[in-house]
Amino acid sequence: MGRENPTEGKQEEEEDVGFEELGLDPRLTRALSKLGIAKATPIQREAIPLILEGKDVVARAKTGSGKTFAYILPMLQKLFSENGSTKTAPSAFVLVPTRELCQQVYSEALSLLEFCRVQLKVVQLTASMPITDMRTALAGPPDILVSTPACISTCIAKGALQTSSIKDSLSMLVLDEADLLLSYGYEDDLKSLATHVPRRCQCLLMSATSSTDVEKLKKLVLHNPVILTLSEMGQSKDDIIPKNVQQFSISCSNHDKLLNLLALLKLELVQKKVLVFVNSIDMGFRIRLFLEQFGIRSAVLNAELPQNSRLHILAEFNAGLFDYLIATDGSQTKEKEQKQKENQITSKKSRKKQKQKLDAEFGVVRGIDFKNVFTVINFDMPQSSAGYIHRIGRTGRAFNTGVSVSLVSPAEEVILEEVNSLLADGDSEEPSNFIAPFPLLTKNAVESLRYRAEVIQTVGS
Ligand SMILES: Nc1ncnc2c1ncn2[C@@H]1O[C@H](COP(=O)(O)OP(=O)(O)OP(=O)(O)O)[C@@H](O)[C@H]1O
Repeated sequence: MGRENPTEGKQEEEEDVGFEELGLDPRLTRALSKLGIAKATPIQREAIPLILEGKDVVARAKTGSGKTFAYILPMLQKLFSENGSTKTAPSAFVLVPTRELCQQVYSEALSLLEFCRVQLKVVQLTASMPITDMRTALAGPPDILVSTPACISTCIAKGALQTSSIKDSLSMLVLDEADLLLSYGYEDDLKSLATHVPRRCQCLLMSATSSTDVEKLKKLVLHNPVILTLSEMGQSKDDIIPKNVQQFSISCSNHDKLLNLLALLKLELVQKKVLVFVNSIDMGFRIRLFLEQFGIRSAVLNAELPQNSRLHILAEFNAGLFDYLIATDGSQTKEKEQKQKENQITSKKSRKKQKQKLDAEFGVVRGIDFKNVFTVINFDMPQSSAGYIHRIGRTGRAFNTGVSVSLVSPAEEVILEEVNSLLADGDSEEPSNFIAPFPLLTKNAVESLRYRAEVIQTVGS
């Protein structure tokens, strides 16, 4: 709540700023250079000094712009100098919408700490953990707790976290992917937590877009925040479009999509690693089986897989053990598929079983940092232009470049047009900001694979 102190409209200047210039502790700058990170991204340049000063900050910066380090680095620095001997709860909470993001933030914090050689304890908790494990993890207590809002509510309800301890100990609260937290159904959890957050606690809100949900959260937990909206983020559509992703499309029938995908991968017309997005879980499995017939090894990622499998697949993909990952973009289909499946199930018992199958804390598109993805393929077009932006944002992250290829059926041309008009409305006239026909895939190349692919499809179906 409280008066805003906006510094809106900052431009993304292409200047190189090293982390030491931002006032970061040499242990952290050393750790960053060991991780191969030398210069700060624009959001890091702006946010780190303000957070070190103790300001509440709302940081809106496009997907892949390095928001995680923008808050973790100053958070660690502050905790380096904290005397935690009397605290009875974690000093910092980082709240994210999904388990995958918990794991990601947790790993980034650990990777820095490993090189800093500082004894800070970071734990991650998700709602599926047994309460005894939660109690064990919170004993100590840790310095940083990375979790989802629902899990914090569970910890409080089951007595693993005392509200009086939160009031005494919490000095920093981060709401990451803030534009998603409410849509994941965490509003009540956050409202309830806000009543226990002490007035002196520094609150940070990180988000890729501005929305009414972000405004709600801002009012709920922040005090007189500095609002960083780099390059007029949130005011111009151009700001949310990843500029270093070259975007292409291929128009084809639904029937020919598998064939086109095969041609792209088999003829190596796109660079690895490749992330393929589909709208349904079944199609994800189908593509994997299809590619397998051609000796292309891939994995699927979707809300039906158990959490451990998902984390394992992500870890293996990030470690480079395979190059092709087929992800069902849960944000748009999760509810639809859940409803469809529920409709098919008549008995109460089986409905309960099915409900447990799709995981509410699952999210593939938003926030997940798939390492070294060069190409994003939309096998199915997403259902909105916002979904499109988030998908292609899985490549071209930080200072890297990437490519996206969308397979567009006649029925999906509407979405392609929507995305194109979004891109055309942006301020930038850079050619990379428009979707061009994919130049490398000739009709001959596709036809050369058709016979074999059709045999396999017939045999497979
Ligand atoms: N200064 C930097 N230089 C090079 N790479 C960086 C830098 N900062 C972060 N990265 C890397 O860039 C990638 C994207 O960062 P991060 O996940 O924090 O982006 P984000 O803004 O949170 O994106 P999203 O909104 O999609 O969650 C990560 O792999 C991270 O390690």
